[in-house]
Amino acid sequence: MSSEAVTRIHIGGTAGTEPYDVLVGRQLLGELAGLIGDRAKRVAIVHPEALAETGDALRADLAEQGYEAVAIQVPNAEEAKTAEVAAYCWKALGQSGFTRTDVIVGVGGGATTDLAGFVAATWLRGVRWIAIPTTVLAMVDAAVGGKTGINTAEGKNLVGAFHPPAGVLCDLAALDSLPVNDYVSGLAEVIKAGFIADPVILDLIEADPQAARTPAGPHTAELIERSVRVKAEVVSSDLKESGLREILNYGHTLGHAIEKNERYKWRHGAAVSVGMHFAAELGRLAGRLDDATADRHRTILESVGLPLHYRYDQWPKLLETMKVDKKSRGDLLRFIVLDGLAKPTVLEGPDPAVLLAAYGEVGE
Ligand SMILES: NC(=O)c1ccc[n+]([C@@H]2O[C@H](COP(=O)([O-])OP(=O)(O)OC[C@H]3O[C@@H](n4cnc5c(N)ncnc54)[C@H](O)[C@@H]3O)[C@@H](O)[C@H]2O)c1
Ligand SMILES: O=C(O)C(=O)C[C@@H](O)[C@H](O)[C@H](O)COP(=O)(O)O
Ligand SMILES: [Zn+2]
Repeated sequence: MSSEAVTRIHIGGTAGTEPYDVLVGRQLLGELAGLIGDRAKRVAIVHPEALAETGDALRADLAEQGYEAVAIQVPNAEEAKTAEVAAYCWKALGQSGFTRTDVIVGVGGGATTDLAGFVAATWLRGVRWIAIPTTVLAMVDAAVGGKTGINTAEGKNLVGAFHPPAGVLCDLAALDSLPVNDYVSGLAEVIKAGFIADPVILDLIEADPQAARTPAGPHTAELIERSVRVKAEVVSSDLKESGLREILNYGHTLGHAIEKNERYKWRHGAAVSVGMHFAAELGRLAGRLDDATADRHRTILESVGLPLHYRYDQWPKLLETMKVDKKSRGDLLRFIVLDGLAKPTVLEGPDPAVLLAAYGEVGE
């Protein structure tokens, strides 16, 4: 797979939604006007503070092409995923006379694309939107699949909608300006895709974990493409998470509880890394997962610099939060665990003693 070629990954339309493509490559902005289409008069570019220049350059470019283009700057990271910031975006759309044929473009990391997609889902009960993800995590996961949303004080992504984009442009050049911690955070979702479906991803990272930490690594494009393909296959058959899609939540039950406990100051990928370590120990202690695959979680996550541990004394609070995870049904706690490499399954109502023992491996 060449890092210079443009790869097109198709996402099938399900549940009455339109199909779309995820493009991975470089210099993809020429594709944007075609995705916006000629029915749109106005385009709103939602971007984080960190990408102020990119947002303004896009606005100027689209204005030159004849659109009424407005840039909406939102805070960096999770601070953008709030009801207040969504209301700020609605106000900007209202003031620019945004109609049902107009288009929102979300440019940024997963927090920005989650917000932009949510604003698109809710404005006039749904307008088209396009994702231009600029982090590893947003390229491989957040911008693909149509889950959009915001956080509340009570939990992660508690308010949202399934609203797929009209297209996703993953321009690898964007990754050059990403701080290393944010780059590595995205590797958690890449590694997740490896454990649940595509172990070649794990082999590529293990071959040179240091190289995997930078966009200049030899396998960057392949790691991103393979991870997108895993997500594409799942969301093409189960957009609304009625079954199969739950496997994409591997490591997220504890991960989301940690994010809430840290008031959303931790990066999502870091929390998911600890969550995958926990899920591996849970799988092992529940008699599902072999020791070698469970141990492999520790070694690969640690090798790229992702965290494995969290505060032991926080367990009671984390457990309370996990009880209202979106996968829970009534009082039944449900976790994604592995029956083996690339064999994800659901573990329902685990024995509380097993849960505590698994956390015993994670807590410090
Ligand atoms: N919708 C989904 O299916 C889905 C899937 C996975 C994760 N998510 C969500 O994605 C979010 C995490 O996304 P993330 O890891 O991309 O973090 P992020 O969006 O918080 O971005 C991390 C930081 O990098 C900055 N940034 C983004 N692109 C940059 C670039 N190219 N150069 C320099 N700085 C840049 C951002 O402004 C931010 O400060 C979480 O809210 C998570 O819940 C959603
Ligand atoms: O796309 C999905 O489905 C996922 O679960 C992917 C996750 O990586 C992502 O963090 C997602 O936002 C979690 O969804 P949630 O429904 O648990 O909030
Ligand atoms: Zn995630």
